[in-house]
Amino acid sequence: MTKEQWGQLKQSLMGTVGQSNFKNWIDPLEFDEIAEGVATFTVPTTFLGNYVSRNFGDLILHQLGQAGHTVRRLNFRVAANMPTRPVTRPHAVRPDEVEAAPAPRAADEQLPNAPLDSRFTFDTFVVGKPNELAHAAARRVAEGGPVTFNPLFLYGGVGLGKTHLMHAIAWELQQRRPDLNVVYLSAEQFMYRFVQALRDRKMMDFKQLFRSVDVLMVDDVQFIAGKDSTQEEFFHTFNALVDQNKQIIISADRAPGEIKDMEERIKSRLQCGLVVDLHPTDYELRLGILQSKVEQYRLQYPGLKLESGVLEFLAHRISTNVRVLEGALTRLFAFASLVGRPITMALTQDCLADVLRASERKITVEEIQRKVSEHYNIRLSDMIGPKRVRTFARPRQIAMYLCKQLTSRSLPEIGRRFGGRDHTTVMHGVKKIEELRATDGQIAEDLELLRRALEA
Ligand SMILES: Nc1ncnc2c1ncn2[C@@H]1O[C@H](COP(=O)(O)OP(=O)(O)OP(=O)(O)O)[C@@H](O)[C@H]1O
Repeated sequence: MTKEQWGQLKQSLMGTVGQSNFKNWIDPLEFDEIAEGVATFTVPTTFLGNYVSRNFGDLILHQLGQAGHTVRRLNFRVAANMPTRPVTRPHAVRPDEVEAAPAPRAADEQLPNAPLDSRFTFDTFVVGKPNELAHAAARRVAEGGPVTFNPLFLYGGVGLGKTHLMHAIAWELQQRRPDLNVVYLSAEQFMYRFVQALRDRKMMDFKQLFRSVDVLMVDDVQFIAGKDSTQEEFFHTFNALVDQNKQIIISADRAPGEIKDMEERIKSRLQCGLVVDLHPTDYELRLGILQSKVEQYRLQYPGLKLESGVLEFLAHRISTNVRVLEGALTRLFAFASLVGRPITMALTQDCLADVLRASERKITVEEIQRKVSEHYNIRLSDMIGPKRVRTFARPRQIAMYLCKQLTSRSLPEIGRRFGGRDHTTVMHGVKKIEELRATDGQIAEDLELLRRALEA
C-alpha cells in the first residue's frame, strides 16, 4: 500500500469514527509499510499507538482487508525523529493534548515521568478468586466517580499484579476522565523529587505540584519506610489531597500496619480507606493467565502448535509468581518458534528445565514444623506433643495451616505427622487460622513471614 492509498483509506475512516476522533487519533498515524501481514505505522507517542490499537485496531484491520491488503496485525512505533509532543507529565495524556500539545506549565516539567506500561490494562488482567476484590476495588476507582474510599490501599507479594492494577486504573481514568490530573509514580520517585526540591530550594513548587493533582497513585510505598523527612512530606501531601477529596491509590508489598519503620500516624492514615490484598495465585488463576497469554502469542507466532496439557502442567508446577510464569511461557514460545517445533510436553521440560527445577523444591511437613517452632520459640516436641495450652496450640495450628497451604498432604496425613491427631482436629486448626488471618494483623504477618522463609 502506498502512502497515497493510506491517505484515501484514512479519509474513509473519518466517516466511521467521526471528525473529532479522526483528528485526535487517526490523522496523526503515519503509514510506513505492510510486511509479512503486519501493517506498521509511526505514531507521535506510545499512548496514541496504544489507544488506537485498542479502540480502532479492528476497524483499521477491517478497512485494510476491504481494500485488498492481507494484514493480520497492526504495529505502532514511536519514531525518535518525529516532531513529538514532550510528554512532561506522567499522568493523563489527554486526547485533546495529542493533536496540539499545550506548552507545558513550568511546574509540570518538574513532575517525574513514570510511563505507563501499555500492556497493563484491565483487558489483560485475569481475574480469579485471589485477586477479585482488589480488581473490583480498582475498577470502582477507575470509574472516576465520587470518591468513596480514600485511600485505596492495594498490597500483596512480589509479582502478583499490584503495578498492573495501578497502571490499569491510570489508563482507564485517562479515557473516562481526561479532565482529571492523574499522577502515577513510585514512592522512590516521590522521594527523589522531594530531595531534589529540597536541594534546589523549590519546596513551594513541589508542594504546589503535588497538591494540584486529582488522583495520586504511589506504587511500592514501603520504600519510604525509615526515610523520615520523605514520610513527613508524604503525610502532608496525603492529608492535603484527602482534605480536598482527591483520590489516592497506594500499593505496597504488605499491609499498612505491617510496614516497619513507618510512622504510626501514616500507617493509620493509610488504613482509613479500603485496604485490599492480592492473595498468592491459585491453580485456576495461573491457568487463566497462561491461557490469556497464549491468545496473545497466537498472533505473534501464528501456526505454532501447543500440545494439550502443557498449560495445565505449567500452572501446576510454577506457583511462585505471575512474573515467573509469564517469563516461562515467553521463553517457551520463543524457543519453539526458533527451532520450528510444536510445543509438546517434552519440549517444555527441556526448554524450562531450570525454571521447573527451581520450583520443584517441595516444602515438607518437617520443615514447616521446624520453622514454626523456631519462630515461636517452642520445642519441636511440644509442637507435636499432646499439650493443649495456647502457647503450643496456636503455633501447632499455624503449622497445620501452612502444611495444608504449602504441601500436597491430605488432612489425615497432616494429622498423623502431628502426633497422630485426627483429621477433624487439623481441619479445625486450619479454619481457626484462616479466621485469625483476616482479623489478627500479627498472625497475618507471622504467616506471611513464615511462608516467605519456607519458599525462599
Ligand atoms: N491477574 C493477572 N492477569 C494478568 N497478568 C498478571 C496478573 N497478575 C500479574 N500479572 C502480570 O505479572 C507481572 C508482574 O505483575 P506486577 O508487576 O503488577 O506485580 P507487582 O505485584 O507490582 O510486583 P512487585 O512487587 O515486584 O512490584 C506483570 O507482567 C503482570 O502483567
